[in-house]
Amino acid sequence: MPILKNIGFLATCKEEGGQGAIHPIRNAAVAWKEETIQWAGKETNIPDTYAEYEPVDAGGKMVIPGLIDCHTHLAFGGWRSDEFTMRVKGKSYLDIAKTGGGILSTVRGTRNASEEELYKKASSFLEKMSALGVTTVECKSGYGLSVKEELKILRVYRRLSETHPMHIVSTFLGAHAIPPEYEGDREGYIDLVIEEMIPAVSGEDLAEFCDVFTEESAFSVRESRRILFAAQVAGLTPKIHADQLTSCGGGELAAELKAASADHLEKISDNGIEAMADAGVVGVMLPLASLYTQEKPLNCRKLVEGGVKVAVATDFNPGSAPSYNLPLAMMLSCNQGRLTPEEALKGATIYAAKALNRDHELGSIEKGKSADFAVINAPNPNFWIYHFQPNDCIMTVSKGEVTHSEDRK
Ligand SMILES: N=CN[C@@H](CCC(=O)O)C(=O)O
Ligand SMILES: [Zn+2]
Repeated sequence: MPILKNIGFLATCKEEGGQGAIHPIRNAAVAWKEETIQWAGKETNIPDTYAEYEPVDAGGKMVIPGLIDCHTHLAFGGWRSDEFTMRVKGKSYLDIAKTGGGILSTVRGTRNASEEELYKKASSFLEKMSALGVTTVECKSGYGLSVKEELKILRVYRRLSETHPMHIVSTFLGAHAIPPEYEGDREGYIDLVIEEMIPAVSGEDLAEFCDVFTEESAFSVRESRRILFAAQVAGLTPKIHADQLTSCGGGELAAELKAASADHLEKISDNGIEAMADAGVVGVMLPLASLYTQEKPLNCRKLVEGGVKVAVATDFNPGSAPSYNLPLAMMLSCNQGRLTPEEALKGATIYAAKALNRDHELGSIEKGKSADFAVINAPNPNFWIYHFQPNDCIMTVSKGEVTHSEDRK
């Protein structure tokens, strides 16, 4: 059984105390047995029980809970680098979608890929995410848009969760776009989602959450409510891509349905913020998406001051956010979203766990929680995020196993 010693700064990230309270312990140690944390505290106070534990030296560095990326579209076929150039030259995300690009382009690429190809590609992303200190990844479907293809993507996630020492949380996103074969028959597609996809997904227990892209150009509030209500009845918890491009009431709907999270929120209304705060819905900032689509970023301060807990995620996908770098998203959530580094850290740990209804087992360094942490080559969160470097993660421990380790003198 290992004990990590010589930790200069342990950011425990316990939930209480608000967005910026990371509850640090200086000169700390953490002991774990198999997948579970046994003890965390000051090194001078290590109980005798852990005297026989095998010491691992943290080199005086910072230790944080394993990072949680609570919003990704991890499995997809192809890429969309052509759209990147088009957007740089002034075409909007919606203009590109209207001419057959955007989500539907990735639907073609994903339908053309085998389950094995999707598995291998997604698996290589997970390895690189793990090297950045990430130990939990939420993964959405939504590039299949037929019963067979949506199940194919969700089965990739199931296999990843069985083969990788990371926590994989699956979300069904059949209502991401209307597929070409249902053009002109949106009611028909929504019926397919409700009557065939949701029962199939819940029947095979392939997802915990159901997400909808609630947007003028995607699914209306009325349509989203219908879909999410059916999902709730089938045992899936709602999540919403809300108020990204237009203020259309996605935040309010998330509150009404007691969704686990409402994500994006660049155009959230004041009423939406109030409703989310009252209902305890976590707001998820996705700064890479606003950066790549050249949209005004979400001002997280308004949410924090309005009583909403804010999580930070990458939104990793081949179109609007083609990077899985969660520390980069955290840095942007500070520079563009006005979170402090400590607030961003809480947003990528315990509040991200909350957005996945996993805060009882993930997201903080406390006795009884999953042994997930990252050793970071920085003295504290402020210096880490301020002096942003390609990768400051020296070691990642996920479910008690070392999944990444790098010798740095
Ligand atoms: N907004 C909708 N869905 C994704 C984008 C997916 C894509 O562009 O392929 C998002 O979260 O940004
Ligand atoms: Zn997304």
